[in-house]
Amino acid sequence: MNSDRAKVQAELDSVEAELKVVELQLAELLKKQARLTSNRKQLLRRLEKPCDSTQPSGSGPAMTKQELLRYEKDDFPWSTELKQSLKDVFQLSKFRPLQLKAINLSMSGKDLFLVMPTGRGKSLCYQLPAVCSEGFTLVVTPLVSLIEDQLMYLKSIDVEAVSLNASSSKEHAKMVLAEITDTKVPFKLLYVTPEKIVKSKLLMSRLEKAYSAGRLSRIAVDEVHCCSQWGHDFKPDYKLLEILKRQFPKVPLLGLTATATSSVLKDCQKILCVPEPITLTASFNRTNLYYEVRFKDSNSDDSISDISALIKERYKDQSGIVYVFSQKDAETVSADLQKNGVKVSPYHANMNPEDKSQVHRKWATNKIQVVVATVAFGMGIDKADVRFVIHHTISKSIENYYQESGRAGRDDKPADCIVYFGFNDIFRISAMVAMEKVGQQKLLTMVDYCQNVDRCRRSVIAVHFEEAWDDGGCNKMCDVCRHGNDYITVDITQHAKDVVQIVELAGSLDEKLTPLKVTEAWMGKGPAKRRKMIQTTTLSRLEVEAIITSLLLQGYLGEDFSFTPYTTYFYLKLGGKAPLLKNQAHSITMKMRRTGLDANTEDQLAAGVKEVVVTSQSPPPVAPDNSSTPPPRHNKLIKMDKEHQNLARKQDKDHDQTESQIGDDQNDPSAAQPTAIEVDVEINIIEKVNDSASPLPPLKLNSKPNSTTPQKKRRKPCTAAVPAPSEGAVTDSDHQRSALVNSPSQVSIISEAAVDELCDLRNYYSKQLRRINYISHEYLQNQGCSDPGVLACIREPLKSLRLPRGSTIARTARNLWTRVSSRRKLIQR
Ligand SMILES: Nc1ncnc2c1ncn2[C@H]1C[C@H](O)[C@@H](COP(=O)(O)OP(=O)(O)OP(=O)(O)O)O1
Repeated sequence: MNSDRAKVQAELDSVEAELKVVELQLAELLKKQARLTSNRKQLLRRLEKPCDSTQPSGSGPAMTKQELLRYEKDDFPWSTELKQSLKDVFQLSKFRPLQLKAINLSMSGKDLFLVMPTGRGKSLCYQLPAVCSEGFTLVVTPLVSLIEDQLMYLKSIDVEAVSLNASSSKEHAKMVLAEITDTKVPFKLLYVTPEKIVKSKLLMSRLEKAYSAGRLSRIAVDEVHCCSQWGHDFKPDYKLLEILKRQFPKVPLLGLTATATSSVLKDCQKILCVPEPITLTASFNRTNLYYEVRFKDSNSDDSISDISALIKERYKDQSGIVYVFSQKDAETVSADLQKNGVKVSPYHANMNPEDKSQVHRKWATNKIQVVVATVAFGMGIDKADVRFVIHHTISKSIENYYQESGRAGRDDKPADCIVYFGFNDIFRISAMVAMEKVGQQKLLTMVDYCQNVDRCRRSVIAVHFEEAWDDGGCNKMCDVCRHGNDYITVDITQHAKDVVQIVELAGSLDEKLTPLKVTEAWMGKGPAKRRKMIQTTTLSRLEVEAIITSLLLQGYLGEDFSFTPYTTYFYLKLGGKAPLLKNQAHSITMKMRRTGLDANTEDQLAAGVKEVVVTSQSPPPVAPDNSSTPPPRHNKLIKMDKEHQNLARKQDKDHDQTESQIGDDQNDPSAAQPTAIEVDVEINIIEKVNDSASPLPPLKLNSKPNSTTPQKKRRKPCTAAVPAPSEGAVTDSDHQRSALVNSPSQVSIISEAAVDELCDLRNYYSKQLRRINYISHEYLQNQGCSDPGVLACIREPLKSLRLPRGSTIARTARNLWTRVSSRRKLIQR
């Protein structure tokens, strides 16, 4: 009855596991469907209207495209004054794309979201209307430093502007507050931080008075993406800015950002209570910027010498920024570059304000060539002739990268944006953004940008910002486009299985593995015990890291964190898609650079030869001063082919062993799967409740289902001292009995009756262990990756391993069992 139930339960578990896999496959298909639908939408949009990279995409239910076109004209009542002020006040000859349209819309009293790349002139879109309108414009800006920059600029062109922020003196604040309602005071712009709006009731009451008097002509919310937690720079005070539209419903609001996807904008719209804003999105394509990714080798990181060489040769006497991950990195990278003869200074949030502004000033006036900075060197940096932005460490999101790298080439002349992509950096950043709502998701988009070898880098950025993209728009201004179709698609299914097995095994042993540990384990550098249980690889470190990264990106691995008061640790765990690997038909591919493959090998690949080919992703040979000759690949391929033949052979052997070991289960297809899982089972025999004897330590059984030859085959033949075996066929228990009595101590210690009892017990244990192995193996094959559950699945069968209560034989047996085990070990040596 019990065994029937167990069978049904096992079958049910297997069906449930299979269902889980099907669900995952369905989820994958749905994702693909969503992707294709969105592609189709974009393509249809492009068919409707050929894409001009400088054209905006206007939206908003209140206005059609045709109506929007009207706002590109200059026949509005304010047009003449606009033109005049553009020239006389701002000393500019013409508008940049989208500026006139945005300004006309704002002057018409429309609520507007303006998404325009950094450095393209968003500020003008509220400054010029401010100059040409009655009253004043309220500008909400996140940083005091940004406000100061703007005030300085406006002062230099004689535009009256004031500010209120936490660092304003009492007298200054009093004066500004009084001026807000004073019709005679001619200031045109009032800059405030969001916290001032949220916290100062006095300011709100003055603004209300100005609103009633019709003096509050416009509200501009700069860096509007800070409202949304989905944006890359969420600021809690921004979330409370809903008060603006609530209190001043008739004042047109202009939200400005360089980086916001439509979902972020929707969120901002809700938060700011702007019912139907018009959204103008300029193309993200900065045609003058060249995008490139270089790979950092974990073994020998020579990024510093590489960067030094670039700065001294390619960018000699040119201004640039090197972005780093941390304040410490800013100091060390800066010191290292200085040692290499580069004129640099560090910049980070922990420096005192005078030092920071001194560095900024010296850099702005070309007294320092390069600033090695954290992201603290960011908003408001408006130097036109920045010729390069190098990221020593990847950014935490594409939005961040776009904005940081966008500080290059504001003068529209060619400039380079280079990012160094290192495996370990992924996890440093991942740990840093562990608490952010969508931190991991955003980081992975950046990793995908870097790991990508087949898509134009611009297209990755454009697609990320939901811009319809035409590949012609790059004009070979990224390393991928310069390489052409120099990549191959490789099958990494078996590698994925190997890596997943390592992570799975660790889970079953209640261990957590860092990416470094997984890398080393797979490369055969872990403890010998683990090496025996896993399939190691002979791939190079770069290749191993590329595959692990790809598995993380594709969802076969996932991230797991552990927090201490001082730091956050990153571990790899099984990803949502790991169970798909149990499906024989499931395969995973990865795209890799082909540079360096010889013609023979390429032909083999083209002919569909099944070996797994992984090429190291060497830095692209774009920069003549930095191109490295990729290693010859042919030998490596042969080596890898052998590796996989060996693997196949080993699997066949394992398969045979498994079959011979599982005995009764050999007809079960899942039982015949190759496996290398070692299960350590600890069994506590339940003591009689009133047993006066002191409890004995738990008995430890070690079951190695597949890594060992079946025990009956290993034992030595019986010697003369063995009592005659019973007649008939030799059974399992016969073998055990003969082994037991073969023990040197049997005559003196074990009575015949005890031997019988012990043999029965041993049979019982054997059967149970087989069951454990079988069931745990089944679980390992079918268990959802979110729950490694090996221990849980072992616990179940163990429940039935209890020896009868009150039986004195339990203690005796345990004693004897321990002795027998140690004797057996002696014999086997
Ligand atoms: N029509 C124009 N013609 C020439 N230069 C212009 C024009 N409009 C603006 N600029 C200049 C002024 C600035 O030096 C530079 C960047 O303008 P700015 O308004 O600071 O950019 P932005 O606000 O889009 O960048 P960020 O996102 O970095 O704040 O461009």
